[in-house]
Amino acid sequence: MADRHFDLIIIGTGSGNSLITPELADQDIAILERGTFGGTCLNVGCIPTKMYAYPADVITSAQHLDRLGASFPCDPQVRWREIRDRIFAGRIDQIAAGGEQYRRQDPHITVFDGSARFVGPKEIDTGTGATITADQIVVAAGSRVSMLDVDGLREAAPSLGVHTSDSVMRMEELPRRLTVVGGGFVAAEFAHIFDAFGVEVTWLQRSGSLLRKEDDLISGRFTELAAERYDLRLGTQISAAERRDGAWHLTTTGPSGSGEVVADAVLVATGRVPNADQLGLAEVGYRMDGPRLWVDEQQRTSVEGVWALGDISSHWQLKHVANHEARVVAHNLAHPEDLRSSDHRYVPAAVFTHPQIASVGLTERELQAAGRDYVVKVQDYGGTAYGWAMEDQVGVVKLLADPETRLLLGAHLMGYQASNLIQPLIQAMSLGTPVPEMARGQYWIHPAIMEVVENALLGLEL
Ligand SMILES: Cc1cc2nc3c(=O)[nH]c(=O)nc-3n(C[C@H](O)[C@H](O)[C@H](O)COP(=O)(O)OP(=O)(O)OC[C@H]3O[C@@H](n4cnc5c(N)ncnc54)[C@H](O)[C@@H]3O)c2cc1C
Ligand SMILES: NC(=O)c1ccc[n+]([C@@H]2O[C@H](COP(=O)([O-])OP(=O)(O)OC[C@H]3O[C@@H](n4cnc5c(N)ncnc54)[C@H](O)[C@@H]3O)[C@@H](O)[C@H]2O)c1
Repeated sequence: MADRHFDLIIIGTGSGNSLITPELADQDIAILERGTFGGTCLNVGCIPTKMYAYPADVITSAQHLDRLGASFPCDPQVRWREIRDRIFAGRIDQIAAGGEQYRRQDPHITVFDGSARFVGPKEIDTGTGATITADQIVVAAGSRVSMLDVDGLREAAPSLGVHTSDSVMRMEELPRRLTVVGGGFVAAEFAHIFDAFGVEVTWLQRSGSLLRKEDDLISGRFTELAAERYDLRLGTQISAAERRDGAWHLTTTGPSGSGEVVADAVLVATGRVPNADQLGLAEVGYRMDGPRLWVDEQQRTSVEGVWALGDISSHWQLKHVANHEARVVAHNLAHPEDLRSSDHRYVPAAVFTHPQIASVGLTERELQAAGRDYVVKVQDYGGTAYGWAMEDQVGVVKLLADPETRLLLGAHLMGYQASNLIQPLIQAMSLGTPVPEMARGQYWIHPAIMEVVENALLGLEL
């Protein structure tokens, strides 16, 4: 017998916290949170990483000034603690605390600060001594960092210099030497940040290229640039790790046999696993989708009245996807007679590394594997007037389109402001605008860098 029944239980205060729209505000609601209010994006994810990436971008841009006939004659002096405290004490921590206080003072809301676990399909042990039930439950419990199967690196140990994205942004001091492990989004953003801040970065990737899920052109060009900038070791894995004389001695196996990397700190960035296992969902009969909680298009789980959203049930692991799904769930909770579906047709992503990378839709590799007909255009930033102003040598836009429908199938960008330049392409795909209409149905400001997108569209032979 449960201790208390609610109208609605929300597990997780990341995207789950935004569910309580005015339509639901009068319900008797329980919020369950085992960590910091606001979840991953606010506290240890998207927002603080971009607040570090911005100064790193400014430093990196200044270092490219030489190409333009100017230079700053001194190295950047990075005041790490000042940056860290501006980001966390000055902004993030205040937002998290304010959000928590706002919920706690609401008479309709009860907050349980424990680690929740299902003990029945709709019965939850809150981890605080109370067991609760509800008419409706939303599981928004996110994901966690996955660690390495190597002694010494199985668990994060920030005081010993073993970091994940959860701790690395709050370090007391910048390490002199940092080894970054993994070749995905997190590794690419932090390698850029720490290298720009003057840390010696060694980057270990077990396969032959970085950002492998990107289109091959982007992944290949980014890997080449990274090999020039970092001590990048491809095809390399850590087989043993030992902390000796205040440093990590990492034994590696790679293309030329075994080696050693010595580092003051290690950042493990080898992916994230959904927290579904820790909630005991499979044990009480929920349908799973591999390690994720299964949901249908309306974000319903296999148990009636139980919904899920974000990283726990989505393979995208992106905040804008979690936010979109939260809006769908908020509507569906209040309007059971008019259920909406999530729109996962054209999910974009951007990597805030240097150069920036952004993509939406299918890669050429995926089109080939599916046997689809397509036309392709690769347009360098350097072929446009603003690209000349920048003396740009790396920026590129690759577009893929369907010759029959004349609709875009994929867009893959690397370069200055790629995360913004991609937006009209996302819009065209989402709204079904054919390429010729998009290219010639509007003005493009001359000579803005956006002309690289216009030229790429015009170059598609449709
Ligand atoms: C370093 C980093 C940078 C990122 N940058 C970007 C970016 O630039 N753009 C982007 O789109 N995405 C980015 N992401 C991904 C993005 O942060 C996530 O996709 C998003 O935050 C997921 O939201 P969520 O609500 O599903 O989960 P979360 O925000 O993780 O919320 C889940 C909450 O549930 C709580 N919880 C978990 N288990 C339990 C339990 N058993 N009991 C009670 N509470 C529990 C957790 O403490 C947490 O607060 C980044 C991620 C990382 C790690
Ligand atoms: N800008 C953004 O949108 C952004 C930024 C950061 C993170 N994220 C999200 O967070 C999630 C996690 O990011 P991530 O970079 O940790 O994961 P990821 O899945 O992008 O990359 C993981 C990397 O680790 C490697 N790897 C996995 N297991 C390994 C092992 N045992 N040994 C060595 N290498 C191993 C993989 O080959 C891959 O290169 C991503 O899915 C991403 O969507 C998004």
